[in-house]
Amino acid sequence: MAYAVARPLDAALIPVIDIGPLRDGSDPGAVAVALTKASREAGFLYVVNHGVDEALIDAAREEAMAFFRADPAVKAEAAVSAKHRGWLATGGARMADDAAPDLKESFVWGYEDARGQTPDDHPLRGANRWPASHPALRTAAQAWFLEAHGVAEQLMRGFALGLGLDGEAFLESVARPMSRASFVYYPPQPEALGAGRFGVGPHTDFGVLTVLAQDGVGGLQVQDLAGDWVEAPPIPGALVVNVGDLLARWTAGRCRSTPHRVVNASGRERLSLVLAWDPEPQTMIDAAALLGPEGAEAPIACGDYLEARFARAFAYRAKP
Ligand SMILES: O=C(O)CCC(=O)C(=O)O
Ligand SMILES: [Fe+2]
Repeated sequence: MAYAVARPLDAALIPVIDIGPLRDGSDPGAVAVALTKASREAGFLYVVNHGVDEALIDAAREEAMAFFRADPAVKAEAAVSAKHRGWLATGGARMADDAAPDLKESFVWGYEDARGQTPDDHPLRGANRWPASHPALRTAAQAWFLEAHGVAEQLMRGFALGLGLDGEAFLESVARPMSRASFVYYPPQPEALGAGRFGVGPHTDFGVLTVLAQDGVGGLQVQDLAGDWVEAPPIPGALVVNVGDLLARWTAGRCRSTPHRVVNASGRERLSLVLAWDPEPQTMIDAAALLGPEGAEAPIACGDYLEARFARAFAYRAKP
């Protein structure tokens, strides 16, 4: 028995992009070109000069780790709600209908407005489930959400510019976004489980754009165009960004949503901070309206699309 393997990182495949000139407006065009190239090829990139304070990331990691290390009975206080908020134990997610369940645990929360209110207008969003036993988790989680969300929106401007669109083309209905975030915990994975078990099994992300802060452990693997797996190890100070299925659909395939997976072969715990960016649920994902008819799939509301995908991936949501 052995772990699923991948070849070492290929910097030409997964580039490191400095988004400083996009953030400060000094050269958004050059960043847009680099983002467009990366999104067309690997669908994965690293971003540096993203502006997210490393101390904020460390604080979020620390609080998340304390939560995941707590007794399952304590974590169960925040057990996932019907609106997909809260703690999912190991085995709660399955990335393909015939796949073994993921080994990860996760804690998921969604957008809250400045008064701490969460929209409750869709099957996939409602009150967040903050664990009373870990009060500091909420502050750290919300700080990560806000910062990573800002990075995602900057990147959406860059992708729009790179496609020859107005910079705000993807940001027209984002006041109360479907975006959600998660802390994802990967226990050390015993080698004896073999090459068919994963922290998170091969999958593409459902939403528009994902922003990820890995820790130093490694284990993320990305599939290249030939179908081979490539490591996407942590790079200090960089966030990992990847195109999700909804951005691929919104751009009629000009951006590529790339399969990826996690193998935690380190013998240590691994923790990721994830932000999944999406616009408001009623936003029509309509490539033809944006870019013309070539390759465009039928328009679909963002919220409807996510609901259908979630129903398949999470056992607790399965319809009897
Ligand atoms: O933890 C990682 O590196 C990847 C997580 C991931 O793919 C996901 O949450 O969708
Ligand atoms: Fe993913």
